Amino acid sequence: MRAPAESAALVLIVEDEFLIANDLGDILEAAGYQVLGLAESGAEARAIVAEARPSVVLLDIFLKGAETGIELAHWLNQQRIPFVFLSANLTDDVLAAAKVTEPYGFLNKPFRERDVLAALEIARYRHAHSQEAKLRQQQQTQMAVNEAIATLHDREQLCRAIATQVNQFVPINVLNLCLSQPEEQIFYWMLLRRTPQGTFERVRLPELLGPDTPAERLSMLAHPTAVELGERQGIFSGAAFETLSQEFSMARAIGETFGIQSMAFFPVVLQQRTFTSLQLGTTAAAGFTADDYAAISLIIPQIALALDNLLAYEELESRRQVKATELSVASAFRNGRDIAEIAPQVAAAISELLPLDLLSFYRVGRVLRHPSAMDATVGNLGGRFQLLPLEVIPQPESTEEAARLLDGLDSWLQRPLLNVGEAAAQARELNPVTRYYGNLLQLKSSMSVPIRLKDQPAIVLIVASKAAYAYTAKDLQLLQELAEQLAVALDNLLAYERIRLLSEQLEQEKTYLSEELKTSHNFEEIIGTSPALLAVLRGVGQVAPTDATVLLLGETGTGKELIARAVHNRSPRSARTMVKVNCAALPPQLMESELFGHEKGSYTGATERRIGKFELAHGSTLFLDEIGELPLELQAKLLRVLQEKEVERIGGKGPLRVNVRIIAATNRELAAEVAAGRFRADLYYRLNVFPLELPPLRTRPDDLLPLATYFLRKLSQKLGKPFTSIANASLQQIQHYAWPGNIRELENVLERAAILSAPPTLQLAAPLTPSAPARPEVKPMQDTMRDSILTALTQTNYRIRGPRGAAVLLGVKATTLEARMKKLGIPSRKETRTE
Ligand SMILES: Nc1ncnc2c1ncn2[C@@H]1O[C@H](COP(=O)(O)OP(=O)(O)OP(=O)(O)O)[C@@H](O)[C@H]1O
Repeated sequence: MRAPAESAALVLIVEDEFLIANDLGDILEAAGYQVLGLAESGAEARAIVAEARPSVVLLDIFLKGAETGIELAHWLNQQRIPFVFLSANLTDDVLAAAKVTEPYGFLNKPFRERDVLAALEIARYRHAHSQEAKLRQQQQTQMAVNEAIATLHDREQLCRAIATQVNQFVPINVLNLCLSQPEEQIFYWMLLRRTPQGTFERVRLPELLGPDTPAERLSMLAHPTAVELGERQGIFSGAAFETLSQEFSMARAIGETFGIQSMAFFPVVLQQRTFTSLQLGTTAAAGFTADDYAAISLIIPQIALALDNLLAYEELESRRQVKATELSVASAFRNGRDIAEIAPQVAAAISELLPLDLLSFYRVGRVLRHPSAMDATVGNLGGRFQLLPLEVIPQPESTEEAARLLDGLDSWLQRPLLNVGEAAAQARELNPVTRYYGNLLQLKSSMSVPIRLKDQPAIVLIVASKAAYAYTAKDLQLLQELAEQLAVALDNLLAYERIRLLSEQLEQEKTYLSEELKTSHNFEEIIGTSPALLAVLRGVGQVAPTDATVLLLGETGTGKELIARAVHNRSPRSARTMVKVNCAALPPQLMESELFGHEKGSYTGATERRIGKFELAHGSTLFLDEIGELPLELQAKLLRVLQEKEVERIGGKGPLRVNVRIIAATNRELAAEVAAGRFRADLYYRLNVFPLELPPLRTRPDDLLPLATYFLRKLSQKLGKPFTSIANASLQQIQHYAWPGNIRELENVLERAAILSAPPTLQLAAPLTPSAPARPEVKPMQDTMRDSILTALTQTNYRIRGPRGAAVLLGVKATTLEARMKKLGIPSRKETRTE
């Protein structure tokens, strides 16, 4: 009879009588069996089994040595290896003990070849059959487990169901499921413990470790290595559990907190690349057995399936959430007008998806005075996302610090950045902005994504969280996708902002122009025919059509502004209004903003964006009056603008090109100012391209009468008083006065007189005295004398002689005074008004 097995069945013979063993060996080999070995003792048998697993064992019940055949039979049973007892003269006791071991047959010595082979056949058949039954039972169990856990889509719920199922096979006290996806930097664990009621409840880190655990240990626990997670397997009891606890802090914590004595680790292989480990713990002193392990191993594939389903569901769910977030972000953009307005809504939408304590949009190329000048930084204040006020983000202490902060921003433009754990610490080290905000708001993780507009990195979107491992590589990818979606909306927004800026500019221009129209006469009328004035007017005619810078010099009131307007009105720029700035009118910082403009928030008090006069004068003429009064620091800035033909608003995001023609005026001796170091020589030379010197009125007496007549006509109209002439004496005074305030003084004197006089003859109310001499001036002796005599005569009511006469006041004899008056043509009596 030959062995029916296709593959040679391996038989182990355990028999201490060599001759019998040998005989049996011969019989088996002749029948086609392969004899795995002849063992004389239990120990030998175990050693052979450890090398190769026999299909069946022929086992002598009465083994000599430490271990009996029955003892070895128990062990074989545990190993699920079928065996047939070899026996002779069995007592009832031995038979009963042998039966307990569930042998697959008995062979009585001495045996016949036929009986041996038949017993082996039967044993092998029965074993195969019982395996099948077992398999069927296993399949049923697996299906039941599958049903219980496969469709659960909540991590905690699923883990609880797994624990309940496992607990049915093998009682457990804790279950810990760790799952890590190293590529996506995802890691989580879920620890459950059995309650006295037999249910399972979640244990969180603080409960596991106590509140005083150092952060370092927490992070170690939160991030176990791959070995701890996926590669460790088997039962850890006694000394092995001790060793495990030393190497794996989670096991130690579980042991300490819950009195766990033994743990069993099962690697779980999922479809995605993960390190997943199911870890069970028991408080039973005996610990888990090999049978326990085998039983639970059976349902590990079902657990894997359920976890695969869970991950797929989570993936789907997160995609759905991403879509929802994209929609809310898009709607924020549809309704908002600028980034600052939109940012809080964007933050709220993203916080549905990711942990978020700060969100910031940083616009590239902005010149930042301090980091809060980012376009929009939003924080979670009292549960609501709001723009962070300046108190929350104080300014850096020095401009150097601000500059260093700016340096850090550039790294954000290069590529998306994920800063968690080690990387976050490094980022704080390297990037001052991350450090600054990190310290300020206790942020521990951040991500940043550059957004490209028209193929250029234009805006950086930054999110940050106070949690240590808040973001994963997957989250970064998600933020990137979101950022790509934002690009178009941001582009539109910026275009909208540009348009708003332009219309703001137009609005300001309109306001300025209408004020200009109200305050000044646009069409100048220049009176006078004196050669000095005519020379100036010739110059005006020559320079006006060009774009050359004109420098108007002359005492106050000589008509510099009038001439500036004349230049502008005769220039190709005349269609636009000339813009005027009085450089002496404001303190330096306000003057800087007046000239160059400022952005909202660029300095304390800059509550609105303001367009500077340079920008306003784009395409026209800028008249810089009183240029000699401009503070030195602003002179440097002005020079730069004149050279570069570009201005930059205070706190602005970059220079703006301007096309402006400059006319500057001053009543100071600019050359002397340069020599005294009060005016920059380089600026002086840049302005002094085409100088025009306005002559003082006293050097052109010929113009006095025409001017007086011109003003009389204007005043008549203005006051509604029909003056036709000026009293002779008044005329004389006008002609003999030095007019330190020049034409403006003449105009003012006549206006005062016109108010006081009754038409048609205008009468000067009082003798002319210099109201505010522009500068110490040298007058001809004759003039000084005439002025003194007229003043003394006015004060004494034209009394010449006597103690209260003018001669005493002047310190001369009465006769001398009379002779002088005659010579100078001063009348000896006060003119009376002729009506
Ligand atoms: N030739 C002129 N004909 C008519 N009016 C004149 C003439 N020159 C000056 N005026 C008038 O005199 C007044 C003072 O002139 P303007 O303001 O141009 O002087 P200014 O040199 O710019 O003075 P300041 O240096 O004080 O600014 C103005 O009302 C101006 O219209």
